[in-house]
Amino acid sequence: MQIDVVTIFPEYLTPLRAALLGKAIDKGLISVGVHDLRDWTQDVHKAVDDSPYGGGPGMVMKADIWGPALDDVCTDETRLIVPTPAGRPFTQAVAHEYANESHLVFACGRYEGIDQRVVDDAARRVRVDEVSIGDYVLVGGEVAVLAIVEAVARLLPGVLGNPKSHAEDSFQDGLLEGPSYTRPEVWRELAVPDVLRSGNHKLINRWRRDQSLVRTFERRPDLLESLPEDAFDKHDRAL
Ligand SMILES: COc1ccc2nc(C(=O)O)sc2c1
Repeated sequence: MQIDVVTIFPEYLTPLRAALLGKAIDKGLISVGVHDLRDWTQDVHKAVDDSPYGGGPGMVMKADIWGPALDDVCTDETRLIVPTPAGRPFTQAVAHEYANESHLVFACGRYEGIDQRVVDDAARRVRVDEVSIGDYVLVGGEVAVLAIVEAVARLLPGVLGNPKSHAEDSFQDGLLEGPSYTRPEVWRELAVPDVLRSGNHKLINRWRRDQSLVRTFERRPDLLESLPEDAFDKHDRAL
């Protein structure tokens, strides 16, 4: 998978080359290009923004800078992703969609965002997604890109050491993951639940499912409501 990021803060994307993602890049599973938007400016001040039509606070990023940048970076295969507070929610399901793509390009907005005509024009040639990573507002798209790239890259074959890790992911079965424990058996008078030391894997799996259902009910009841009826067995319903 080829990932390209266009930003006015290239240094913000340095973490993409660390740890898990760094290994994936070293293995050739992912190649990452980070591009400084100012490389497409023509003026001595390298201006990338201007005042908003209609007035209002802040500045808007210029279409006549973003357009040529995306013309150069995007290909016919590109899925262009524009993080924005006004975007559709980025979810685990969307991460799986993106993991099947060959070329992701991220356009990182700053200030009050990017002139809408950039997205409208790009959509004439490539698939464009405006997405948000949560119901809060960041200062720019770079942090969202780091989150999205990590969520996507870990799904790629060969990136995670143990491919079975995905099966226990939160959201993988539509539920939140339950609690995890490791040695020591007792820590500050807090003991590991006995069932996890029983060796009875049928009981352990049942306990873990129960913990996941209870945690989801308590913290994210909306996730339960969105699951189909057949997602729950009779034991689940008895909880
Ligand atoms: C101006 O660019 C921005 C600003 C805030 C912001 N917040 C996001 C979010 O997903 O919460 S993406 C994003 C992009």
